[in-house]
Amino acid sequence: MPRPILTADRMRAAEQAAIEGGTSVETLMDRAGTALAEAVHRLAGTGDTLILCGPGNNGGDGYVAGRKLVERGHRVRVAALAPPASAACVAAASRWDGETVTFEQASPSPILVDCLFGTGLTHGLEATVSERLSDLAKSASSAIACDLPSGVGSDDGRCLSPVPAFDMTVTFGALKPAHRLMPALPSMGRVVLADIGIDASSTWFEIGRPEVPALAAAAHKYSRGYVAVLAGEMSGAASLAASAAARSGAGYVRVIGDGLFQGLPASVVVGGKLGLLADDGRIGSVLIGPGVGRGAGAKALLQAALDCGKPLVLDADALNELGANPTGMSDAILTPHAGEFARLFPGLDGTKPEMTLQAARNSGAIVVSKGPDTLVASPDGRLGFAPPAPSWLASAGTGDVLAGIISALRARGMDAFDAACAGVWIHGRAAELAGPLMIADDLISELPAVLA
Ligand SMILES: NC(=O)C1=CN([C@@H]2O[C@H](COP(=O)(O)OP(=O)(O)OC[C@H]3O[C@@H](n4cnc5c(N)ncnc54)[C@H](O)[C@@H]3O)[C@@H](O)[C@H]2O)[C@@H](O)CC1
Ligand SMILES: [K+]
Repeated sequence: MPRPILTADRMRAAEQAAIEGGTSVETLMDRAGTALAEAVHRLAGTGDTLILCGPGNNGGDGYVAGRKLVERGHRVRVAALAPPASAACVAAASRWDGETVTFEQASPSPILVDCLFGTGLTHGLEATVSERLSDLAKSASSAIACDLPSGVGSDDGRCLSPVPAFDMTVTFGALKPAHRLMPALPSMGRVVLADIGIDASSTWFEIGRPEVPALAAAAHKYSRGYVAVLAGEMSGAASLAASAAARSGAGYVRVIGDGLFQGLPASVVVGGKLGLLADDGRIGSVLIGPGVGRGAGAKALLQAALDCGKPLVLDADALNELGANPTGMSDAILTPHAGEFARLFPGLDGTKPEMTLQAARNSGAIVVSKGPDTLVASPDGRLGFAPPAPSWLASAGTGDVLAGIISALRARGMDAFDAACAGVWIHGRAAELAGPLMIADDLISELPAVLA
């Protein structure tokens, strides 16, 4: 099951529904604090532990975790930033009878647990507080954040004040958008999701390992997926995309264009007239963008693709050629990076999740908003958040490879949204396997291992 993702408002509503269903907020907090303590103990073992507690329910989780960690043999000190204020935090703090110091008195400890603020954060921490938090996190061997690193905006991933890097973030019920959004993402460490008995079902989720449909016994090359790649000025980009499609399980890949397609596997067919697109009913998807350029030729290719009635994947220059605010693009997948997104969908505002969903609704397409925090949005409201991908994926040609992978999965009959999510996951995993010095070509070599 993919891990659900909820905004702070939706999380509060889910919490409220649980409370109305008979589970008290104290019980939820007890479960959250217990899960936090367990995760801390598992990560860091037994050791001196400093828990920073804020005045709200994030702090309340900290007081519960303190009690549970003492039971597990930790020496625990709580540093309270302010007196407990929310009713549940007051109740949790009243059951904490261990060592308590003021925030100013907090001194470094091998294990640091940040329970200052979570989803209730409304503004950045005071400078003295964020500086102290950073110092304590840096000097700890294991730094763990409760729900969110304090200072991170839950819904947009903004750092409202400087946020140090944590080794682990333990969250409850559902992930929050910030766990998978820049610029907060690198501060999270491993994100552990604890079940606290809340129904957190959501159409927003973290993209997990995909289930790529198995090949039917009677499969033939066309039923395995026939991808047509339209190529233009820069044949290298089209070669990368076509090779990636071939290595992603497509049964037949054809490149239509006049370039010299070096490095293509011999199994990829080169040539054919544009008219094929509309006439050949076996074509399962058409990819246009990698290397098509910006000339009159590109315009004609794009028009042929838009007119052919086949599932489309539009990337790179095809997106620039498409122009701003496209509509009626159902059955298409658009894969813009941030610059292309801004040109395609000018004037949108809100968080990256909101803008990506709006772009999908307006265009009718599946929109893959690429970056270190890639999102996949469907016009029906589904939103997939990519798991963290290695930073070395940011290099020339990796987008062409992604477009090729998605085209192959689409041609194999996957639903457009599922194909896009699966492509994003496979691409990230291939980068992990390929390692820090990889070039885009290496991703293709890793695809069989990822898809095996
Ligand atoms: N939603 C749920 O289902 C559950 C939430 N729990 C915990 O509750 C947390 C949310 O608790 P709260 O809503 O009490 O909010 P927080 O504990 O995040 O913040 C408490 C209050 O601090 C104030 N505040 C915000 N930013 C501040 C700043 N920069 N400086 C000073 N004060 C600031 C606000 O008035 C805010 O309500 C979650 O992050 C999670 O850790 C858990 O107890 C279990 C269940
Ligand atoms: K926190």
